[in-house]
Amino acid sequence: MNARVNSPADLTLSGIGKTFGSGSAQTEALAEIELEVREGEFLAVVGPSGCGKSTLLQIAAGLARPTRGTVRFHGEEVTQPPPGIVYLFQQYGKSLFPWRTVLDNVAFAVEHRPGMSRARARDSSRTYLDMVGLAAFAGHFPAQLSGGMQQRVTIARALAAQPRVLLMDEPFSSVDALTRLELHALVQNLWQKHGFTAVLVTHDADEAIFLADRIAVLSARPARVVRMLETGLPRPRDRLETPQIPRYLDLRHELLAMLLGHGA
Ligand SMILES: Nc1ncnc2c1ncn2[C@@H]1O[C@H](COP(=O)(O)OP(=O)(O)OP(=O)(O)O)[C@@H](O)[C@H]1O
Repeated sequence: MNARVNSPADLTLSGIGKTFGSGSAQTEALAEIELEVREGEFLAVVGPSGCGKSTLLQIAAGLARPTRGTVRFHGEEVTQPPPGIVYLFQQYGKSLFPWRTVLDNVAFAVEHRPGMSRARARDSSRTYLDMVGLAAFAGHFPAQLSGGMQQRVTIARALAAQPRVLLMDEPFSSVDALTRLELHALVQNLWQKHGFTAVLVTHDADEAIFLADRIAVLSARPARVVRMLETGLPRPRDRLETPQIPRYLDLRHELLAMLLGHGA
């Protein structure tokens, strides 16, 4: 059992409902979400396509307002993006500034802070670029990097903001399979080193099991949390060894059965 699984709540979502539009164009995305994200844990949120995962994450980040219910971050109601919560978007290409160098993209996370000069912002950004293995590419522009490298820049920028909670919306879905495995290892290492709380939205059962302490399984739209699985796998997890552990295989079977509609 991971100690983090028993930590106090960092983010609490109570009775969250979300309906888009009105009349015949109405879409009920979220039904009645109850979810506690505990301090320092790695929580994955999985569910069928279009069930409302991104909507849920945006509401948790204060980027969207729920129709019903409340989000609390350390007890304070979230009505707009609070400091301390950082959101990592799926489309890394769109979230980097093409006219800024890699270093200045990372520096953007900190340069607006009171008393922070451009030079100091750049200095601290170098440390984060180093952590994601891109120190040698500081002077490059995003278009000169591969997709996986660009996503590493967004991860460095997220870390530079020193998040207490990092919310990730399918951040690995647009990169090739091998790069995805490398990014899983990178995110696991950074999370273990920095101790932030991580929430990962994904439709990939293996990604969820490999990375998470707990997995919230959502129903089809309108989404509810139908199951909470504790992975209980030893860390650090290894890309070759961990998927062979019987517990991993049981979890994979259970999760896929639910996602394919045989158990949810
Ligand atoms: N701004 C919006 N206006 C109207 N409907 C929306 C809006 N955003 C999302 N929806 C609808 O809400 C539902 C949930 O969308 P959401 O993107 O949250 O699902 P998802 O589980 O993240 O999808 P995917 O697995 O495809 O990434 C969908 O039916 C979508 O069409």
